[in-house]
Amino acid sequence: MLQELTAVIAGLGNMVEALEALPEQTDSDQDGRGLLVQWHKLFQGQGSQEQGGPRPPELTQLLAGLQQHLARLRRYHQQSGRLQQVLNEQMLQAAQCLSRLPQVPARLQSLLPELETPDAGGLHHLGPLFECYQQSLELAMREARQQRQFRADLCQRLLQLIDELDYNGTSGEEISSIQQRLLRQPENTVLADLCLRLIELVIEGCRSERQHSTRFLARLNDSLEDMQSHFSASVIEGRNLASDRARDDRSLAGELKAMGESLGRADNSRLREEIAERVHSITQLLSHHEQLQEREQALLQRLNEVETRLHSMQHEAAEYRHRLTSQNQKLLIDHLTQIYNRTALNERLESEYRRWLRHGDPLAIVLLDIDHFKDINDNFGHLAGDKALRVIARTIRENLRETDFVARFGGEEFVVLMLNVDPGLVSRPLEQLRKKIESIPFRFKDERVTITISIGATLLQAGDSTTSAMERADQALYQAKHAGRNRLIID
Ligand SMILES: Nc1nc2c(ncn2[C@@H]2O[C@H](COP(=O)(O)OP(=O)(O)OP(=O)(O)O)[C@@H](O)[C@H]2O)c(=O)[nH]1
Repeated sequence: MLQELTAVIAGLGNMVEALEALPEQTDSDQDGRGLLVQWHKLFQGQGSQEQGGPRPPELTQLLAGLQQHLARLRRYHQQSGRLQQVLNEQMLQAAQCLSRLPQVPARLQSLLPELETPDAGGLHHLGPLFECYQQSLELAMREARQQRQFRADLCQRLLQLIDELDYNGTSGEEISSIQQRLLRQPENTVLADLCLRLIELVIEGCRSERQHSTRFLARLNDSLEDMQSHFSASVIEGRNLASDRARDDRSLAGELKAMGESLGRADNSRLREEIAERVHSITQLLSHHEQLQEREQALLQRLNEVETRLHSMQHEAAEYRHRLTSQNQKLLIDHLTQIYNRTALNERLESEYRRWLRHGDPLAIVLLDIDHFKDINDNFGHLAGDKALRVIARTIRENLRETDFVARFGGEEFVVLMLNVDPGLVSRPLEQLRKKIESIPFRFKDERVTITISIGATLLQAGDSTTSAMERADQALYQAKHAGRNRLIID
């Protein structure tokens, strides 16, 4: 797909260059009275210094439109390139995981050709999914007492992955039903089967995304081909017109100059004859000029058609950009809560850490974990649990500074990066947030429910790495839980 987009951009680039090579419009042509103005100047003996033929305003507008369009397509091209790079790396991981499987089942085997052209969104989920699938097969070989915890961890991991999937329609419904079943921690064989079904759904999603992109590029190419042929004909016609008009202008100038000279000689009867001859030539030139104007009209009409095509291409390209942006977003946004996900957190933590090393502005890492969340799921169902997660994520987002970074770390745990905080005042907004969440009037199955969170926070200190700082925040959270929950501990 990237190659096709490269060809589209090259085609547009050629058109823009051809347009730029066309002669500039002279001031006197702007109101369509160029010839009359030239006559006037010549008659007064000034002569015309202006060079080149006309470039109608429509053509100038078209050039600007094409240039804008080209710049935009180049930007999409770059975005696609970046996206593809990420996907390719993830595909490599997926392939490695796959090679570790004891044997590749037939159902999976039939899907493998899909992985050979990793250019659609969604494939990045396959690596972790394959890993889970491999682990679900391993489960069968473990001892019964190990199995329970291992299965719970695996279900949790799969649930996190599902949060990152953003599918609509029937696939979306099937994914939520798989989510419900995972929350109940199914038997080993069912777990492997659910995992395999998720892999199929992701690959099906990629297939439809790929088809959509191919259709878009085919339409874009058709439009471009159409425009190219219209445009070439217009450019040739424009050049012919320009040279015809230049020739007419030269003849008119000659006629008018000769009239001026005759007037200077001022022999009356001879003069009348000469003027009659010149007027005849000028009349002929004028009628030729009218024909040129008609051709010019036709050219303008063709250019208008090209412009209309350009607009429709612009529209299609905007739709494509929208898809690309939302694919990029999907990689970083948690589907359930619509705040940043763990991938986004890892990226941001790295960049904020580097900034902290360079400038030393105080940076706090905060872990927030909902207390006894399992009870909410068990007593009121997982949909109630999901709703609580959404409300709490929104509350965290809305009650901290706009510049603070809020992400769902997984399950019922959130991470906040507080940038440029006053070290003495870290606890104030976090205490306020804790109380705010405690006061949310949740109501499930007609029962008023209070939900609380425990918070562990730390400020980056000299000698810290991201891992050591995260571990300290985790320790603080652990202490908050052990000290009775619903509290903040800053280490
Ligand atoms: N509804 C819902 N539940 C989830 C989701 N992700 C994880 N969970 C549940 O969150 C619960 C987390 O439970 P625990 O890790 O035992 O923690 P807890 O019950 O909050 O207890 P403490 O943290 O010790 O206060 C598990 O029951 C998970 O199934 C999700 O996306 N939606």
